[in-house]
Amino acid sequence: MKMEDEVPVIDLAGTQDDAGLKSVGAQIAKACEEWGFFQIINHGVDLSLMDRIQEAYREFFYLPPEEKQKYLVDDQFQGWCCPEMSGHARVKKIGLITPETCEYMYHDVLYGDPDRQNLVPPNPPALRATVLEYATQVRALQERVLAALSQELGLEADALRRLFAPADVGIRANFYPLKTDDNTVGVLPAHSDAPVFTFLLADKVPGLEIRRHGRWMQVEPLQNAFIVNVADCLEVVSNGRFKSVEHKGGGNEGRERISIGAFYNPARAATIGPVAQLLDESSRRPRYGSARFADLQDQLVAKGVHGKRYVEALKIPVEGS
Ligand SMILES: O=C(O)CCC(=O)C(=O)O
Ligand SMILES: [Fe+2]
Repeated sequence: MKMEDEVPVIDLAGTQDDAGLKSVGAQIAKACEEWGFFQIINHGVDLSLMDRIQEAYREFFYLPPEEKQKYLVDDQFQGWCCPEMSGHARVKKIGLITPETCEYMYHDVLYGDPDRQNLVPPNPPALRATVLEYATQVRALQERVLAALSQELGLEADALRRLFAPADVGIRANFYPLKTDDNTVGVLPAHSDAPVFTFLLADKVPGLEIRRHGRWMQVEPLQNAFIVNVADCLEVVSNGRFKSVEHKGGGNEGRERISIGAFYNPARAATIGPVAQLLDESSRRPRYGSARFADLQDQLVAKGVHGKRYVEALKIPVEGS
């Protein structure tokens, strides 16, 4: 396989200070432009925490269905679901699950409202605190990467962070159990992610595929790395310079797989549109309109995840074409 056929790997060792961060900014920006995907190593998130969160979710997914059903997904997208529940009225209403999709659990965990944090199940006992600790560490890392990207765009280091503030982190754990003869493992169908970017703690077992030049390619997860992808809001604010790329998740025959995505979610009130300075400086026309993040997210909840439908809807057609 040629080198350019691998998702770029970016080493964040020694990038704790501003100068260090600047030194990798160009690599990160290039990966966001050319791939929309990259892996980061030596990122500083506690490796034992990465193991613990996988174990805590595994324990949750192993609980009996009656227990998991106590946390069935609500109309705000929060909670657990599995393909067997796709006929349930509440699940049907949010339209995200079909008999073919994988089992998963999603929560927005860092909103100021402690009641929402309490939505993360108390069973297994370590889950809630682990998810909170993990989201806090990952958000700090995400904000370092965001600062590097801001500077590469010619903006102040905290410009993008302020635009999205106060950001939340949504944690989605996907469970692809072992395949048995009479039972197919669900998949996560092709989609782009709506928020700014996603940091995926991928299982050692591969199963993530990304669309690249019209073909699907599998990503080989590096141990202890995060697989990062540009999501729709970052594509829009960068006026299309950074690309949100379609991807899909699946299991791996003969091996169980758990993937945990941490979505950097803008505040619901944040307006998502091309950043004005980027247009002024180069007199480039805006390629996207603007929308409140809440509206994008509500559409997603109401209509389900399909390809790049939401970012496409914001695109402004080129006149005369
Ligand atoms: O399971 C995977 O690798 C894909 C996860 C994903 O794309 C998501 O949770 O949005
Ligand atoms: Fe995704």
